[in-house]
Amino acid sequence: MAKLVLVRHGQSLWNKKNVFTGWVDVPLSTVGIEEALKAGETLADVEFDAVYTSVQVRALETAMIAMAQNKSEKTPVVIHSDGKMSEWGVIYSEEMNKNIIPVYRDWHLNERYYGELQGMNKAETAKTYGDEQVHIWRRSYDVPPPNGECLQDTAERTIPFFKENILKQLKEGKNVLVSAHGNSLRSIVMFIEELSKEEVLKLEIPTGVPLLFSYENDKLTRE
Ligand SMILES: O=C(O)[C@@H](CO)OP(=O)(O)O
Repeated sequence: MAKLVLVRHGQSLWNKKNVFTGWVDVPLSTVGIEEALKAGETLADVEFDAVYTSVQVRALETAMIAMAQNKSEKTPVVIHSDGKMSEWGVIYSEEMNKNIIPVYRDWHLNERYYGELQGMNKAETAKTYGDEQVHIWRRSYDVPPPNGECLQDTAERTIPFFKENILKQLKEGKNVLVSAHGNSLRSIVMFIEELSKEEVLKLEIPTGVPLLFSYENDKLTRE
């Protein structure tokens, strides 16, 4: 039985300031680093075969901090796809491969692009546009924020990527860690758990808390 762990990055400096972040590349706050350390402790006994992250530093930091505590003591090595997934593969000698865990970094797992809301304070935006409108922009499936992606747009890049890469590894019996973002992970959980547009409105993924799934008979089940 293969394992899939999804973890949202620890608190970032802009999560702390309550600012829409999206594709702005903001690092972890001190609290975020502590959350990543804790996630790593929780996952210390899981023998991962591969790690996937977005290209954003908060997700990469979280993955690296967590993996540094893994009892396998393998070295996580970042592998950049340059947009060409076919170029990914075994690039080290067999001997080295035993001691490393590949960390695949790809933009398809990036946070939802928040368009014109990026850099704006969430509470102030709610004062200007109303709580309801801001909740729709933040959590609905198919209403995009101004010039940004709605969750459906995000899902159109995350789900094919998930199927072609992560699910493929799970089918081969590999254990996979995915370190990504609130909304990119919401779209993946929506797919795994077959949530409706209404159900996804209520789906919140907290920072730094690993979600564990087992993969058996072509099915992912949350533990
Ligand atoms: O600002 C963002 O990019 C996201 C994640 O932090 O915010 P929200 O939870 O409002 O979708």
